[in-house]
Amino acid sequence: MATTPGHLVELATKILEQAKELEAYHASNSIPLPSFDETATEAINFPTAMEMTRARISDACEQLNALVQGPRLMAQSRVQAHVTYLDVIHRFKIAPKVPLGSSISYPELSEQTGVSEAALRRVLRFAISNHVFAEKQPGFVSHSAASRLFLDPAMNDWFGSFVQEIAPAQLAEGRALEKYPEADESSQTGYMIANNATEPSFYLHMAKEPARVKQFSGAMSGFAKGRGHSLDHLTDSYPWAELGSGTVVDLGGSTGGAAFAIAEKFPDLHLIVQDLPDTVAGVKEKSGVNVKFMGHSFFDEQPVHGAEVYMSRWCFHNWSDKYCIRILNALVPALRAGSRVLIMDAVLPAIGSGAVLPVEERRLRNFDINMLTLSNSMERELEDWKNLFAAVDSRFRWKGVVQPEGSNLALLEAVWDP
Ligand SMILES: C[S@@+](CC[C@H](N)C(=O)[O-])C[C@H]1O[C@@H](n2cnc3c(N)ncnc32)[C@H](O)[C@@H]1O
Repeated sequence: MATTPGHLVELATKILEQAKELEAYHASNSIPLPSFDETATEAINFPTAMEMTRARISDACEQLNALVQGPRLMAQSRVQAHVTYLDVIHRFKIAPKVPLGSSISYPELSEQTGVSEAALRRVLRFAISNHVFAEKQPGFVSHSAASRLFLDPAMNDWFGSFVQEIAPAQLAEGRALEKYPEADESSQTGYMIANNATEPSFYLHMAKEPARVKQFSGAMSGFAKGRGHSLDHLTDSYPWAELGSGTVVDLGGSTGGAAFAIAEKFPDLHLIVQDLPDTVAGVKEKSGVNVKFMGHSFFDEQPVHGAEVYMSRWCFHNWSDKYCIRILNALVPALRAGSRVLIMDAVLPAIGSGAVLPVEERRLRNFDINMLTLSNSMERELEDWKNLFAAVDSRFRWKGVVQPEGSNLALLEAVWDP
């Protein structure tokens, strides 16, 4: 980023221009302007161009703020005690205790939570300084737009998972790297150290406490519901029609969400969903839809030979390279000339490429850190994806990558070319 004279004014001007554009869009579509107020509705599903405008404003504001703050204040403000108030609000179920459209006093909240009034006031006033809750009348807590998010079950699960699973894992990651510098086994992570766990993976450890699994699954499914994870990106951004009545095997296809979406739009295709036996055991096949289920671990040799496409959506990022190479190796005996391997997963921007705004890059790299701390798995840059195929077999010919507009996941493809 150039920091020539006038740079601050340049950023501020960008913010002004884009903010005018955003306000005009709100006005012409009768959408209320953003606000911290509890009655504020979150404007979602903007057209892509307007989403870009919002992202550019956010990005320029962050840059301007960080420059004006200077390194010391900027670094300190990013490690403030957010986890404390998020945990207290979640743990003591404070959001449902605060009436919508009204307020509650600190003594009443103290009585309902059993936490001292003084401690509650300190924690909530810090939250309020971050726009989580409001105190319009001194001594009385009311909702803000952000505190209301705790009333949405999926968001509440997300906050719960963050404070219970992610934050402790992040804090223990340095110790994990001291002990296990290779960082490629799911049993050797920050999560495992933070939880004193000995199971093969964080998920198997968490599985001992169903409430934690439920919370984590709730957080994940809320996350996957957004437009960025829509299955339309998969069905509409790949030439499925060209495959005619070919066979498509979906590795780690779970309960068939992706396969059903493809089969409904391309009914001639034959889809086979493979996942761990327990996952597919209870799944019902639908009549009139060409989707079959098969219990199969993707680490074992692929039993379906000669399919047109072997796809895998949102699975490879759960594994370190060592394991992804094993998954691809297990496919090799089943491939025929022209078989395609299609992976749908995130692609991190190469450093310095400017492919996405810095604020978006930070969001993506934050996911990557979560993958590291939970399971020593990873999000990958394009070169990392290419290197994976190259490491398995030179007969994989890299075909390319498509990043559908508005999608968090890209389509990456290699062809078997013996
Ligand atoms: C993040 S989910 C992705 C599910 C689905 N492909 C989607 O797009 O929503 C990862 C999937 O990998 C499956 N999985 C984990 N280990 C596996 C293995 N060894 N063999 C096959 N599937 C596995 C899980 O059961 C889960 O369904």
